[in-house]
Order: sequence, then structure tokens, then C-alpha cells
Amino acid sequence: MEENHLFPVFFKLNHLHVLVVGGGNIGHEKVNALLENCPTANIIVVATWFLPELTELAKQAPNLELIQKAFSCGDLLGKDLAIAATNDHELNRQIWESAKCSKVLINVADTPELCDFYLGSIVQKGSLKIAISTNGKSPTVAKRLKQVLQEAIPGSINDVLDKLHVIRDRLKGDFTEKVKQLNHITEVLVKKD
Ligand SMILES: C[C@@]1(CC(=O)O)C2=NC(=C\c3[nH]c(c(CCC(=O)O)c3CC(=O)O)Cc3[nH]c(c(CC(=O)O)c3CCC(=O)O)/C=C3\N/C(=C\2)[C@@H](CCC(=O)O)[C@]3(C)CC(=O)O)/[C@H]1CCC(=O)O
Ligand SMILES: NC(=O)c1ccc[n+]([C@@H]2O[C@H](COP(=O)([O-])OP(=O)(O)OC[C@H]3O[C@@H](n4cnc5c(N)ncnc54)[C@H](O)[C@@H]3O)[C@@H](O)[C@H]2O)c1
Repeated sequence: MEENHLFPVFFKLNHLHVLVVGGGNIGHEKVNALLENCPTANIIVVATWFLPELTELAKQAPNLELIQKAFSCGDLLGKDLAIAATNDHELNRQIWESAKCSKVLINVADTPELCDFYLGSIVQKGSLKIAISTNGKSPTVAKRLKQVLQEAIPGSINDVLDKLHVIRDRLKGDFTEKVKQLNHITEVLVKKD
């Protein structure tokens, strides 16, 4: 069976600066995904035109800026992550090349082979977040699995996390002892009977 070699991490987008090139359907979809996860994400979108939905989003999101212009290499200055989401395949490749020169991690929406990272399908229940990837094979299956998990995981998981957080802060003793106690308290979560 082919393995998925992607390494998942959870970025703090309010600590980073993201450039999105393209403000059409996919640019809008990607910005929406970023903001749903982090409403205060620092995002600049550069595009020759914008979907009205994006213009609306920019009125609400405090750190989302839209700049109407054609892409130039300088747009990557000071950015940590970039998403190339224009409808011009050759331009997306040029944006990738510029990002590589600037050591900016990039997602090229129409070319998975060029992506340094993929966006995942995200399940959210309060503090809990699960990211799903199909190795780029079927984003639609990722979306469906998200729906299944969103239904299956009870909302009460957030109370469990809040309580465990309090207990974790209160536990005394050395690290090994803490781990032992936390494993004991949470045993019930994996017990089958
Ligand atoms: C998970 C999600 C996250 C997000 O975007 O936020 C995401 N795509 C979503 C939806 C979606 N994307 C597409 C459809 C149409 C049906 C279909 O093609 O299946 C639908 C379904 C829909 O919209 O209903 C089309 C599509 N997608 C890519 C290509 C290019 C190609 O494959 O060549 C094309 C063809 C374009 C064309 O044909 O022109 C590429 C990628 N899409 C990824 C992520 C990365 C792989 C993730 C993984 O490992 O599974 C990767 C590799 C790169 C990236 O974009 O990061 C989000 C689910 C949102 C949710 O959870 O609700
Ligand atoms: N990864 C995914 O999830 C996914 C899903 C579907 C489609 N796609 C791919 O995404 C791409 C974009 O599709 P779309 O529907 O958003 O296109 P679109 O036509 O809706 O939008 C194109 C955007 O690119 C901008 N643009 C074009 N030339 C530019 C330039 N020189 N400088 C700056 N901005 C420029 C336009 O201003 C516009 O905002 C397509 O290639 C499609 O194959 C990816």
C-alpha cells in the first residue's frame, strides 16, 4: 500500500505572514479556509480582480488585505507562506520559482507536485482540531471524511479537554509521575467494554 509521507503541523497564522495570489474562486476558498482556522491570520491577497465575496471578507477580517495589481516577486518579501491560486498555469509556476528563490513555503493550487504543503480538510470541535489528507488523491473524500468525523465526535469532547487542562496544571510530582497519572485518568477514553 502506498504511504502518505506528508508531515502534518499546526501553524499559528497570527504569528506568520501569508501571501495569496489570485482572488477568484480558489483564492477565495483558500483565504476562507485560512480564516476559518485563524480569524486573525495575517494575509495579503494580490490579484488583478477579486470576487465580491473576498471584498466582503476583507471588511470583517482585521488582518486581511487585498491589493489589486499583477503579481511581482516583491510581493513575497517578508512572507512565510504563499499560495499561488491564479487561473494562469505558467504564472503559478513563476510564482513557485520566485518563492523557492525567497525560501518561502508555497502551495500551488493547480500543481500538487510543486506544493511544499497541502491544505487539509479540517474537523473542529472547540479546542480539538483534526486535519485530513488523502495524499492529494481525492480532496472530495477528505471533505466527506471530515463530515463523518464532525458528526461522530461529541461536542462534549471540549469539556473533557477543558477539565484535563485544569488537572494537568494542578498535577504535582515529576514529569514521569504526571504522565502516569494523566494516562490513568484518560484510560476510560480508549476502554472497550
Ligand atoms: C481538503 C481541501 C482543503 C482546502 O482547500 O481548504 C483541498 N481541496 C479541497 C476541495 C476540493 N478541491 C478540488 C475539488 C473538486 C473535486 C476533486 O477534484 O476532487 C474539491 C472538492 C470540493 O470543493 O467540493 C479540486 C482540486 N484540488 C486540487 C486540485 C489540483 C490537482 O489535484 O491537480 C484540484 C483539481 C482542480 C482542477 O481540476 O482544475 C489539489 C489539492 N486540494 C487539496 C486540498 C490538496 C490535497 C489534500 C489532500 O491531501 O487530500 C491539494 C493537493 C493542494 C491544495 O489545494 O492544498 C478542500 C476540502 C474542503 C473541505 O474540507 O470542505
Ligand atoms: N487546489 C484546489 O483545491 C483547486 C480546486 C479547484 C481548482 N483549482 C485550480 O485553481 C486555479 C484557479 O482557479 P479559479 O477558479 O480560482 O480561477 P478564477 O478565474 O476564478 O480566478 C483567477 C484569479 O487569478 C488572478 N490573476 C490572474 N492573473 C494574475 C496576475 N498576473 N497577477 C495577479 N493575479 C492574477 C485573477 O485576478 C483572479 O483573481 C485553476 O488553475 C484551477 O485548476 C485548484
